[in-house]
Amino acid sequence: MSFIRFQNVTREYHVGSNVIKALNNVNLEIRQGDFTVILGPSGSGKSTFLNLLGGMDYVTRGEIYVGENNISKFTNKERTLYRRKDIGFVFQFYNLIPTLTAYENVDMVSKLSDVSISADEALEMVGLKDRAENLPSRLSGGELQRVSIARALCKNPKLLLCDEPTAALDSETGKKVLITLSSMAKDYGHTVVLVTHNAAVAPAADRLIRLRDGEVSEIMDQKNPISMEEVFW
Ligand SMILES: Nc1ncnc2c1ncn2[C@@H]1O[C@H](COP(=O)(O)OP(=O)(O)OP(=O)(O)O)[C@@H](O)[C@H]1O
Repeated sequence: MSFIRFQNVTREYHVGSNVIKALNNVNLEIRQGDFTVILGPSGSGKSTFLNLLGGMDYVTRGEIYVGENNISKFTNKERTLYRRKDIGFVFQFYNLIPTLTAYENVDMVSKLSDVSISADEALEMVGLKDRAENLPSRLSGGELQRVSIARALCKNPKLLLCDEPTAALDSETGKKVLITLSSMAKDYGHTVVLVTHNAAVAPAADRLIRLRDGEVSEIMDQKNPISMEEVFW
């Protein structure tokens, strides 16, 4: 069953007298519990797509449904609540607080949420329980990104949105982060949307959506995606 539905979604930006169509009449669906990969070259509209889905931006035209809600009709207040409660974000940069340990970085967010899972549990899910007492300066790039995934997970979000989470990592470390993210869908039932320009992860997606020049150029379902461990790049 589809959990997310984009219906004729267009996002235009006005720059001087120019109109840039970052997304142009996009129609697509994403199922609950799937690991979905959004692939496309630079400027194809990937971040715009994720920002609209995450309630950080709003459509020029069209509708976006998430579960029962038409989020494109949300007021600012509803959009803020949606971002705070329903969405876990993972970005290229980790944005951890340098003076707090891994545990404290996660726990801080966990305490803000009423349906949270504990910081211990979230760190366990990403395989970092034994590194919990370290400050960010004592952690590797891949470990830092996994702390940021734990921080996103601890509010038990309906959706985990990841924007180029491995862009700052070497391939081996990046792969460990991707294994963690795909396990969040496969082992824990989270709906995970990963935006990337790295085509190597495509065979591991349940659904692959390609964007080009702001339009959907391909949607492909893979009944038997390979495991992320098998991905090679
Ligand atoms: N706030 C904005 N104002 C004006 N133009 C924008 C804005 N945000 C995005 N764009 C333009 O919209 C198009 C799509 O941008 P977007 O960032 O969504 O692409 P992308 O696929 O994420 O690219 P990248 O991989 O380089 O991050 C680009 O032409 C971009 O310049």
